Amino acid sequence: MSLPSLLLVGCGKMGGALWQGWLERGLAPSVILDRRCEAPPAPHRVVRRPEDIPADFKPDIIVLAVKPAGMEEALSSLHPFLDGTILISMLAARTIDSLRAACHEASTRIVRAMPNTPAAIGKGVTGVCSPDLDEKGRSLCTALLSAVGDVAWVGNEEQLEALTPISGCGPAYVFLLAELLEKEALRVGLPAETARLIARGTVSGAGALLEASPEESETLRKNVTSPNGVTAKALEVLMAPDAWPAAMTEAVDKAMARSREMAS
Ligand SMILES: NC(=O)c1ccc[n+]([C@@H]2O[C@H](COP(=O)([O-])OP(=O)(O)OC[C@H]3O[C@@H](n4cnc5c(N)ncnc54)[C@H](OP(=O)(O)O)[C@@H]3O)[C@@H](O)[C@H]2O)c1
Ligand code: PRO
Repeated sequence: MSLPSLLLVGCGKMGGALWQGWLERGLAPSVILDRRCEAPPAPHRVVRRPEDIPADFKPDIIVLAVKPAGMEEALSSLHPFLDGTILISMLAARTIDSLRAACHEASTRIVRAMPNTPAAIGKGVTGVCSPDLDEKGRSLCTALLSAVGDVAWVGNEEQLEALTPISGCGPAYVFLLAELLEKEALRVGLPAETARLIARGTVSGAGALLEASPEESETLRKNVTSPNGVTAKALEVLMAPDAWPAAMTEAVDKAMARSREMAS
């Protein structure tokens, strides 16, 4: 079964990652509205200005993936397409009420989602909520979002905001870990090529094991940690209460505070 037809508005880092994932999984003829992104393969097309969207194009779903500050401008230009459609907003810190206001009088069903960039390879996680959808609309959104990874429907926007610093931002924390491991590998004297190989391979291998194994992440960590061995010494540093546990709590709190600040 092909995925629904889309109007993807904004094809940057997040929109582009989603598009790549959807493209590989069979999308009904769709249109991207973006000033710069590459032209997609036929039958899909890109338009540079909203007035170039074919007037008879009736997407099943509009996906909004512009920066939060661009919400009003983007939605005001889409007015002819908003009535009766489903709008999935990927924007951080833009509430369903603010999205509805920016759609003016249109009878748009609004869905708020928080994806992440591993969607590009079908390994994303998307948190999603909407007060507007019936079963059919919810199934359509689930089909689209689950094509690029796991989907977590949550009951309200507070929960969506709570998951943003975990799964929305989370890939950045993991990539930072890979960066730091590579720097350490260089610092302890390994050649650059080896440093890159082992840092990336370790992070991606651990992720793949986590995905494949039924074990808890804590058990997988303990499996690496021989009593009184080498890993235990490293973890004594990282797991000290004022080290990673405190840093992660502060990071999540700061991200949530920034999200609230951007929303106000
Ligand atoms: N990046 C992530 O990991 C991530 C994760 C979850 C959610 N998000 C959310 O996704 C949204 C996009 O983030 P991003 O990182 O992908 O930003 P980005 O790379 O800047 O992408 C935004 C894209 O939208 C285009 N654009 C801006 N205004 C437009 C308009 N009126 N019509 C059509 N296209 C327009 C931009 O083009 P120009 O550059 O030419 O302006 C750019 O290509 C944000 O709201 C963010 O909160 C991002
Ligand atoms: N990237 C977006 C930001 O940094 C939203 C979550 C991930 O604002």
